[in-house]
Amino acid sequence: MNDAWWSRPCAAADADAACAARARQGRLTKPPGSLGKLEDIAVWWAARQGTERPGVERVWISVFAADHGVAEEGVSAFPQAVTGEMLRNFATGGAAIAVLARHLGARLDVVNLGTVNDPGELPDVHRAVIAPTTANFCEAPAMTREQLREAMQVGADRVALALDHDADLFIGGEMGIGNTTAATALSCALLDEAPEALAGSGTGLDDAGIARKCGVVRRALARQADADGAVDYLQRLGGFEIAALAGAYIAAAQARLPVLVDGFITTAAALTAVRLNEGVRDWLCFSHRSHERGHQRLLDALHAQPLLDLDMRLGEASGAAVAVPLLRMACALHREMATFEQAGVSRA
Ligand SMILES: O=C(O)c1ccc[n+]([C@@H]2O[C@H](COP(=O)([O-])O)[C@@H](O)[C@H]2O)c1
Ligand SMILES: Cc1cc2nc[nH]c2cc1C
Repeated sequence: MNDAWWSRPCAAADADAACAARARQGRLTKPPGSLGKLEDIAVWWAARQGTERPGVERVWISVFAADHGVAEEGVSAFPQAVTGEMLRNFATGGAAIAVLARHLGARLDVVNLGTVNDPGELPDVHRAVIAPTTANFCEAPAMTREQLREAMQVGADRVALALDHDADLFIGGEMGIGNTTAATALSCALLDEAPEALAGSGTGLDDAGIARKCGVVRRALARQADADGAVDYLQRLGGFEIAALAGAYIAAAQARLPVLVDGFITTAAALTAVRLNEGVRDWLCFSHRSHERGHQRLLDALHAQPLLDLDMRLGEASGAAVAVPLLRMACALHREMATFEQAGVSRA
């Protein structure tokens, strides 16, 4: 599938803008380097926005929800009905990400890709239902190739909408009972890791539950001997929301829209996106280190240093949303601080 849209080249960051921003950091009224990583954040954004003085004003958050056939293996602490129930909670504004989006003044876009306990039409929830659930990937490929294409296209379409709204930043989130098992299986396949290295507690499994989850992932991996690369792994082991996220990340990188990655599941989607199109990596900023066991290994594989480490493991884009004020502060300092010349302050 080398002629697929997701193989098209990604945009290039602007090296001149990065240079200009780095030089400006050296002129601001502070000892050089004293704002630490906040300086790097501002320079990173300058290169992505192609301007010496970047800003992160209009934030777009798409939360993709979908159910997982593998949930029938008893791999989550919560029942599958929660995925559909949470869609209603997103719509009525009580979910964590709804609260955070309100406080950020961010646009929250919720997408139902297929839930067993389907709440039907809801205000402000976009229906892009592919099927009520993926198949149980211990027994069959999670989805068909056509369903994979559809899910990735949904992600790309949400990025197009974000661009129509002049977004400065795209954040993808997910909701799906059982999706840490899918993300673990996909990551094990992509990284050639054993389930024990990556499987964690998800919504709250105890040690016996994690051991069962490892067994489920091992059974699924045993079926993948004839798989052919990241597209195949995504189709066989992924979920509709994970495929939509991968599609969204690629489309954003192709369109010069920077991405803030959330937690474990979204990072598995990000790794898949980078395997499908390596130029995506340049457009990804990583918000936080999830409490989920496998996250650090995924971050290492992507050479990523997340901004925050708060022991969060909620998903929904919540960790990324919490990091937005930090990005805004870094850019505001960079834009608004006085230079030594302007303030009449002596240099070293
Ligand atoms: O983002 C994370 O790092 C994260 C870590 C653990 C769990 N989650 C969320 O919990 C759900 C999946 O957990 P589980 O146990 O059902 O596989 C799903 O809705 C995710 O958004 C999210
Ligand atoms: C209540 C609940 C909310 C969530 N949000 C993301 N994943 C979730 C899982 C559960 C169980």
